[in-house]
Amino acid sequence: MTLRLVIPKGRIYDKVSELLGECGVRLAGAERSYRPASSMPGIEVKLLKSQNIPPLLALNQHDIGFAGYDWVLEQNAEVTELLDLGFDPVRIVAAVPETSDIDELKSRRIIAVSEYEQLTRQFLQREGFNFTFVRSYGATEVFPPEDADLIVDNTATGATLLANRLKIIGTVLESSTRFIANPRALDNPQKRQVIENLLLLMKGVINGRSRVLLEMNCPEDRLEAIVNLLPAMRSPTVSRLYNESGFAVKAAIPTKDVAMLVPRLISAGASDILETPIRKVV
Ligand SMILES: Nc1ncnc2c1ncn2[C@@H]1O[C@H](COP(=O)(O)OP(=O)(O)OP(=O)(O)O)[C@@H](O)[C@H]1O
Ligand SMILES: O=P(O)(O)OC[C@H]1O[C@H](OP(=O)(O)OP(=O)(O)O)[C@H](O)[C@@H]1O
Repeated sequence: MTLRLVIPKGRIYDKVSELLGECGVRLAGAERSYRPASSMPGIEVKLLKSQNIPPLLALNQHDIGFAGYDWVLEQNAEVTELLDLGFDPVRIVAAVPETSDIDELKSRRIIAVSEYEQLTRQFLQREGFNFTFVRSYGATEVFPPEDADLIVDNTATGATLLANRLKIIGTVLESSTRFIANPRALDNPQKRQVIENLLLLMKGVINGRSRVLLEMNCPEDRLEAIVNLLPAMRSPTVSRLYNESGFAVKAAIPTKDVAMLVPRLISAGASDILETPIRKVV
């Protein structure tokens, strides 16, 4: 049994390849062949553009893959989403020149430019625009004002829209990288088993990345107060210190809470606080 895996080339590749590496599937030599060798026997890897991945999975050409949610929806392909990795978050927005007036745009036939034809058509029809659609192939923001009245494109920091003097008039969709499967691969018990194992490990790594392990010591009379402060996944681990009256407390904490929590733990009587990264939470 060979599991056929497709990964987008471009910006998504590095993060996905790092994630797979942490799940034991290390990829090497992708640069120009677009066919990296996989360290895990039975997994064959190929790189394609994000746009082509959902349709090729639906055609049973590949078993599993990764793609931006924007392209999964745009291609309207029959694939099963297994996990939202949360990587590369973007908003797909409709934007017009800073000086444009929406009522004026709605009073005439406009030119709308985008790489996303279906998403744009659906959005503009819903919003009541009369438009002619032109497909772009990158650099969409440079079309207005001469070559477009309105664009639909993705935005992350907003820098490209700003540099081209465009303002957002609506959000079409929020997108991030998804782990997707060909439904026929999931019907094959052998393939399904490997996919489910991979999924479990990926969830473990993603979960682990959002948490750190905090370990600390405290005297017996401060134990209750400290345990009450800890938003642990389950109950924190508490163990008695050797030859001393105090306790050691250990808990997995959301990374975002650490800065706020550490001073409170110290005030509550914690000492010797150690913070360590977590590789996986399974
Ligand atoms: N600035 C960005 N930040 C985060 N994600 C982005 C950004 N631009 C595009 N993406 C996402 O990356 C995926 C692929 O987008 P796109 O087709 O533009 O390829 P790319 O990564 O820019 O590669 P290439 O350089 O080959 O065009 C899409 O799902 C898109 O939402
Ligand atoms: O909001 P920002 O942080 O500025 O990011 C958004 C820009 O990034 C992407 O472009 P990319 O660099 O991939 O070039 P492309 O338009 O040729 O795909 C995207 O198409 C936007 O143009």
